[in-house]
Amino acid sequence: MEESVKVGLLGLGTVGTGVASIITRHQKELQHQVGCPVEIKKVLVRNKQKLRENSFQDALLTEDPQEVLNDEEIDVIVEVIGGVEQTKEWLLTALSNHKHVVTANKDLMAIHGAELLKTAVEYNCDLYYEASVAGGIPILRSLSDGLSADRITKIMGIVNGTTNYILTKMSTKGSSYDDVLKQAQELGFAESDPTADVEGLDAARKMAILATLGFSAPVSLADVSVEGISSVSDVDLQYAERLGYTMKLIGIADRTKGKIDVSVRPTLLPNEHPLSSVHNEYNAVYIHGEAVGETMFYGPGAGSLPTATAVVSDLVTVMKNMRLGVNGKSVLAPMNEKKLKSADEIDSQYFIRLRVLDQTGTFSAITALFAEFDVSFEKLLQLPVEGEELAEIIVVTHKTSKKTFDGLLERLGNVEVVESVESSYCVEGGN
Ligand SMILES: NC(=O)C1=CN([C@@H]2O[C@H](COP(=O)(O)OP(=O)(O)OC[C@H]3O[C@@H](n4cnc5c(N)ncnc54)[C@H](OP(=O)(O)O)[C@@H]3O)[C@@H](O)[C@H]2O)C=CC1
Ligand SMILES: N[C@@H](CC=O)C(=O)O
Ligand code: NA
Repeated sequence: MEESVKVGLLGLGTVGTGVASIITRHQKELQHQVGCPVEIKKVLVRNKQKLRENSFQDALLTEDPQEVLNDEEIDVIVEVIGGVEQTKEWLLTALSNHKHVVTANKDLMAIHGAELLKTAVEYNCDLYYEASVAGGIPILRSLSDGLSADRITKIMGIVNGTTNYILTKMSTKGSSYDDVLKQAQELGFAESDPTADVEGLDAARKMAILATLGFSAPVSLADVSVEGISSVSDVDLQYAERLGYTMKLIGIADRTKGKIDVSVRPTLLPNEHPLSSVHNEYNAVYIHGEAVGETMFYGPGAGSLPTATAVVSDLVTVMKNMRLGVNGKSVLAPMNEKKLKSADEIDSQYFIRLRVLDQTGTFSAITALFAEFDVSFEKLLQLPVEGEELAEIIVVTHKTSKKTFDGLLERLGNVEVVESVESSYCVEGGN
């Protein structure tokens, strides 16, 4: 039998445990595809003494990164530790030691992806990162292989499992935000610090990676406008439902006439939109290409085994490349210059909830301001606020530019009859 391919595993947490499990349990299938056994040679952890649910051969564990990175027998480093700067240094060391790298780390790839990919090419090494976006959905492969002949114009997705889980449970079960977040952490979807999940940063990192690949332009995290779900209230979810919408944290990367806009924000989608029926920790990515039209990819975006499937599939690709002698040949530098849209080039419909004085003239003051900004209503709802001389007005606008809407919102806050602008969201996926 051919000599085994040896893997150095960095991390044995939620994803690392899944990787070890798949390599062990699917050994026969892996061998069939790559023609030799796959063996985990060393595993870097923070604490060797930690009690592990799925006990792993203790002899393989180490707390010293150099023991893994400088082991001459190791062919491939699988990084499922997380973190950015320290991890980047470790992966640069691995590449300079001629080891291929597979990573699930979107934080790292969204910030230092270009440098790491360039280094990989320099050393004739592979660097794959399928698990970093939408966990088990083979979305990076779909962009770089399956849709490579097309020109992508729009990528729209639910790419964070934790927030989708939270919004689903809050909408369907009326659960509290804090309780559901705790559940998402226990189930292993949330990051160790879930701030990045709930504040939209995790999704923004994934959207930067998707936009870079989809538009072949160097889109960085700083180019993505981000808003999370921590201020989404039960009241907004109830109004959304009443008006026939579902609230989702949506990432949108859009390219029109060569100009790009990438954003992540809580968004209302019509209930019949395909992304509205993506529930719990599931992810989905909708892609529009000039030639192919609409495609949609659906699957588990987080969790141990789904994410590990993407990691081990990347490992299989590396091993196939090793057999063919083509490692380090698949990375393409972006071909397009990055040109970002300005606020008057970004269009959307909007939902606004206002608290207003419940008196004559309120409505005309508000409609006059909308008319001044040339923003028209698609839907309108007015309800009294119990026990107070106030009413709530909910408006869904027709499409307008971000610049116009921001201007309108600012002026609305200063109208005398408006007590407060309670919330506003983009509405996408309408006609
Ligand atoms: N969880 C998920 O569903 C998904 C996660 N990812 C990404 O995968 C990566 C791993 O995530 P996950 O498995 O959830 O993370 P965990 O926190 O569950 O596991 C991290 C592992 O790395 C080890 N580790 C962390 N820091 C160090 C260090 N400084 N030195 C040595 N070992 C260290 C830990 O050791 P010890 O066991 O001793 O504590 C642990 O085994 C992250 O980049 C994450 O964003 C991507 C997609 C989905
Ligand atoms: N915390 C992330 C894990 C996968 O990337 C999520 O919730 O999607
Ligand atoms: Na993926």
